[in-house]
Amino acid sequence: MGRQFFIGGNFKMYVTSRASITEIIDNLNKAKIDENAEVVIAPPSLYLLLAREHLRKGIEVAAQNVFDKPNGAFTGEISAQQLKESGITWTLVGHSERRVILQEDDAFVASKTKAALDGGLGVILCCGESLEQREAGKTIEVVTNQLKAVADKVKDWSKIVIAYEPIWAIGTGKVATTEQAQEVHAAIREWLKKDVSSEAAEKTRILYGGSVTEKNSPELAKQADIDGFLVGGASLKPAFVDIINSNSA
Ligand SMILES: O=C(CO)COP(=O)(O)O
Repeated sequence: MGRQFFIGGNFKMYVTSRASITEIIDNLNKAKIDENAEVVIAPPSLYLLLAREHLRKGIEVAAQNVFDKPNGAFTGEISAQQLKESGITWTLVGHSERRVILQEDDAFVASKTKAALDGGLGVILCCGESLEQREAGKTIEVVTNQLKAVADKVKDWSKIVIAYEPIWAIGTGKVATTEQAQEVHAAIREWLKKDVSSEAAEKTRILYGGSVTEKNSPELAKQADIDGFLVGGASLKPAFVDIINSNSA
């Protein structure tokens, strides 16, 4: 029943021990997960292998970041090839914490997306506006410009999942209203149709991220253009399973 829902858990740098990541994984391994839910977790890079080795089949592992070159003298970076070879099948790209704190610009995000896809990974491509940009009425413009930078370099969007994450809603407890989220998701779909292809508009999953919890997820999941969630803080808690299953709630 229902459409295929996609739920990502972004553990950010919250998890600080093998014991705590193991506890989260054990919890997911014994959870009853809706058959229409595709689940991907993104632990800190130090725990990617531990997660891949202990997680049950059917739940995929994502890196939180990837570099845009396949190999070479790039201290501290990890390539798509290295991830793929280690059983890591997805990566986040363009998270606002990297755009803002690490100053990654649209061109670099686009270059990483291309490198990740070329290296055989699926990409959870994050976009979203700041509070100032929203208040200035620039939300759709900002978000589509972020995506356009990728579309200039990447034609095949079949392995891209878009995550709309308004910066003002991340980690703040201020979730976007269902109307606010649906409006931007619909605009993203419209943009996909115009600038990428009708097929991409039809098939690309568009996730919402920003203070998603098991309490607000069922309402958000009902919106026509919300195809899943990218969950931060709440993905570390047992109730993450309720969020995963919220499309069938
Ligand atoms: O940034 C996010 C997921 O990538 C959202 O984080 P929170 O769910 O903690 O607000």
